Amino acid sequence: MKEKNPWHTPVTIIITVIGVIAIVALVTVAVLQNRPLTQKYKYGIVLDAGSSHTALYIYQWPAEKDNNTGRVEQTHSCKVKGPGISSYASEPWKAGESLKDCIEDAKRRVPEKRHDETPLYLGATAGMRLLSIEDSSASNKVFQAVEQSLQKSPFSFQGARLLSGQEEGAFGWVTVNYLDDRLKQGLETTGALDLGGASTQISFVSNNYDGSESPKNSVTFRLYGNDYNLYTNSFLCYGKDQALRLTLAQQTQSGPRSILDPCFHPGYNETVTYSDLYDSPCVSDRKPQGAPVTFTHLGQGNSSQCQDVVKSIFNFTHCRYTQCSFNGVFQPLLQGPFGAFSAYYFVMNFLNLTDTSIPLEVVRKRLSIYCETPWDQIKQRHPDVKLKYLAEYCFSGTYILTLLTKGYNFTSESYPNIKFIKKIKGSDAGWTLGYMLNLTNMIPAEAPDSPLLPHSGYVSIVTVITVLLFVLLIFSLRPFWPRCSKQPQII
Ligand SMILES: O=P(O)(O)OP(=O)(O)OP(=O)(O)OC[C@H]1O[C@@H](n2cnc3c(O)ncnc32)[C@H](O)[C@@H]1O
Repeated sequence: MKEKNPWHTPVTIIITVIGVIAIVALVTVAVLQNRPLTQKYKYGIVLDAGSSHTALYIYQWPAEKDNNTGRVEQTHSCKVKGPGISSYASEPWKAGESLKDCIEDAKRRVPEKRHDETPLYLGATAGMRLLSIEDSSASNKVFQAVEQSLQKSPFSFQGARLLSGQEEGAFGWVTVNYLDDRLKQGLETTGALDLGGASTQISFVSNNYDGSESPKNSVTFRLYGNDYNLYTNSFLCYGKDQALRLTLAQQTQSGPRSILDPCFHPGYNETVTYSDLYDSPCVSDRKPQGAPVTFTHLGQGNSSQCQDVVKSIFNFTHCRYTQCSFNGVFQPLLQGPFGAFSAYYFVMNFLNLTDTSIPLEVVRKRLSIYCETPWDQIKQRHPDVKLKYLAEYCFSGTYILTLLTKGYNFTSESYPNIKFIKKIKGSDAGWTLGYMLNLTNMIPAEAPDSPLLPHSGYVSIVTVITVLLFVLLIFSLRPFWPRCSKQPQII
């Protein structure tokens, strides 16, 4: 004889089955409807045609979010072999040829089915700015050659153009603040310090700058619903390579056969051709008359004299504004944190001086000890470093400290606000990302509406409410529940 379970009645079985099916169906629909789609990416490529070299950057972002919220990140970079495109002025076709290896590399990195929809941009900076000043027809030919070469790529080529110094500065600032997530969240922004080979840029937001004084330094943005009034200035000829020319020109005004350069290590000895040194619009008008063909460039390794000669390339005498940096250029009071990238990073990283909590005086002392080290010892210590870079680190370090403190007015107190950076969250700091974000309208002017809850939160809430409703339903059907009789049923 078996005892009959009161729950095994047809009504309770049907209710339970329907309830379970309803819960499973509801949760399945909630999960499927709102599940993130399998991640597909879109791509963008930017070629940075700098004065010293060209680099290609590949960016990717989630395909379904390209118009506002998707995070853009750098997935790959390729360094073009050889010098910058402006060096091909006499053989422009070689400028186009030089890009081919990196384009082939990009073809392998970007999925083939995305090639034709992937925008490809080339932006040229200070090297081409100088070439266009020197010889605009040669600069046009170089642009034509790179355009012809890039048009043959399978990507959607959007043109090659010369960026103004202002654009270079402003897009560098956008990159740094985008990668730091400061724009979306409306946080205090980070200033951008970019040291290239031929120009240098400073860009920051300052409370005492509204653009009315020196409007040519003002760039306004509305990003994610916030207005920014950015101060930016680009100093052509004050990139690291051209600044070195300026100091050498300063030391060779009388057309000597040799110079004892305090910014090079004792024992350094190189022959320099006058025509090479003065072959740049930054110094060409100062070429000494009647100079010999070459001069001997000898190192002396004297830090304080190096500081003096570097200081002499800045003009601090005239300023028609309330305040200036140098060469009569307006600059508002420095404000907030700064990210210093490109050559700022390469040089300070080599010199082991990226830690800005080290007092400026100590930084200067360490640099002076480095500058006084004989050239032979330096070469022995760094057998793998490119000789040109190695020979110039003493000059470059001194130039960076002079530019920051004498040029831009950083003090012992504000120097720790600078962070020497190469990458932020895997993407290189530089103007290229900001340029692409702007051209693809990827930073909206207004803050996008975001869903109240993340997907996982939504699914959890739907599940909990469904289970509660089911329990409620079961209880509301209480009158129909089978009653247990005191006497066990006998079957
Ligand atoms: O912005 P412009 O002025 O056109 O110049 P660029 O684009 O060529 O400038 P980069 O930021 O690529 O490089 C800045 C400078 O740093 C130099 N440089 C690159 N790598 C370096 C390294 O490892 N050590 C020292 N200097 C380096 C390079 O030769 C340039 O003079």
